Amino acid sequence: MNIENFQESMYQLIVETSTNLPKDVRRAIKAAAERENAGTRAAMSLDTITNNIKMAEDKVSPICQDTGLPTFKIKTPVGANQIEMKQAIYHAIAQATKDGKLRPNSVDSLTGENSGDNLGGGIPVIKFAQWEKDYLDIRLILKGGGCENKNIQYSLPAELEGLGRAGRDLDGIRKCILHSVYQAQGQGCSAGFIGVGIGGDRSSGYDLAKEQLFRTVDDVNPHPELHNLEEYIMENANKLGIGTMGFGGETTLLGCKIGVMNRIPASFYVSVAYNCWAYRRLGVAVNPETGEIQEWMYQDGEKIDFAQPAATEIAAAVETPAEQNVITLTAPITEEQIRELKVGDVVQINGMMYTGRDAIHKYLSDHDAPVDLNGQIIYHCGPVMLKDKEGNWHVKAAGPTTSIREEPYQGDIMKKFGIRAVIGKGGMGKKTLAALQEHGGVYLNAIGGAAQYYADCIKSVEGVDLMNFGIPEAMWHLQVQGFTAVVTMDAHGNSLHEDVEKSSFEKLTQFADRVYK
Ligand SMILES: O=C(O)C[C@H](O)C(=O)O
Ligand code: SF4
Repeated sequence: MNIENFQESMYQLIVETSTNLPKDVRRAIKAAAERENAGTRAAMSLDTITNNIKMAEDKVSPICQDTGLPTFKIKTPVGANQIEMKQAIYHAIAQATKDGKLRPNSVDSLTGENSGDNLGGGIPVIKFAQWEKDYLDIRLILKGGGCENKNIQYSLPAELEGLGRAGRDLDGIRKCILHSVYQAQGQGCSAGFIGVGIGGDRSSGYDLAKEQLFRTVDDVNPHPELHNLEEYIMENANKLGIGTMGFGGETTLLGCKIGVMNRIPASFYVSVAYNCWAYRRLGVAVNPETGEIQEWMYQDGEKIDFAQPAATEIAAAVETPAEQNVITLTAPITEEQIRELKVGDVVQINGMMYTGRDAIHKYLSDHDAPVDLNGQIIYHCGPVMLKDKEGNWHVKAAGPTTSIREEPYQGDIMKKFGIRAVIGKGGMGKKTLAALQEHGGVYLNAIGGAAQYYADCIKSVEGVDLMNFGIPEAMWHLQVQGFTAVVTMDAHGNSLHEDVEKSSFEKLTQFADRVYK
């Protein structure tokens, strides 16, 4: 094999997967956008998402800042040298990271140290299998952490909240899958795609679930019963009303693929792999002699460009100032200003904000802040950053991360430092809501995955602290312009997330009755 060519082919696969959503995924997102009524929060969010997809493609920059855990699945003709292929993939991953196409995402689980090049400690995951064909089939998925955290595995029989007993039969499986969509709420950047694995053990069940994510969104399950179940789930999960980002709406699920394998008598697992709308998976057929790409996969059918009128029409409807109450915020923000905001308000931020995610929240709970945070805004974000030759930092991708992980710290930190607003996605819990009310704070929801859209709002990087935590976890000082987000938790005890969770739970209970005999 010509290994230089192979490395270049892998580089292309990585960059394309990170920056250009496949055609089948685009079609599913377009269909979702068409189902929402213009002017709703769901339509506005989908508009941001489709704009972001277009921007990422045009700039050849990451669709979402979270590279996830890059996973390659490779089928090789008998005799192919797996060792040299692995090395070439490692080089291609390191190069793509250096070029700002991937975020350095490989973190030592014990020390917390970021390797900086996406390598080390078992990362990336590369799985080989042999087959009888004469070419290499190489697929890559970049599945982010927020949606990965919403994967769930059921062991049947089980008692499911809202649905009652799920037994060891097709109807029990049906209940598990509906429940999996409900429990994800908006935290995995809905609308999402699910892969379901029935049977196996705890690890092979999840493998089977993830394998389903390599199917094409519009394929037809050859197994008639599973085909029927997939259709049932698509129709009914979308009645839960969780909607884009958990803001409520018509589309909660964009795809459902179910696979089955045998189990052993004592075990009955249903494993669900949840993937966000930023469903970055591609594949290539590679010539085993030349190392060159012969064909790209998932590229059949119509390509939705998202520069088309559908998206811009919605934008026009949403951006009509008369219809929307848009409030401009610039830090330092006063308590009075914050107490005027209420759930549903759209805010536009100009001026400074500071990133802070997992490591920073833990750090701030028992240290002083490196900067004065009084009246300031914290952005739950781990960006992709590149340093130029002059030593200046540039933001390459910067969408929000899942906020609920900061729940144990958030309220206390806001009070301790006088922080007035936090931006993230997926919402936060009761402890934070109480703190917002007591202290005078708001939670602002940004659109998860819209990393190019928000990177564009960041006009300069003014500084950085705590770089020892690594690029995604450091505290970046960002100057922004027109950074738009929605108030989803206010200082009056209101939470849109709580409301959507309650209403979707009521809807879930309507599916408790047996459907499959
Ligand atoms: O790590 C991130 O930047 C985001 C993560 O994928 C998340 O959804 O929380
Ligand atoms: S931020 Fe959202 S879109 Fe990005 S990887 Fe996480 S779950 Fe997916």
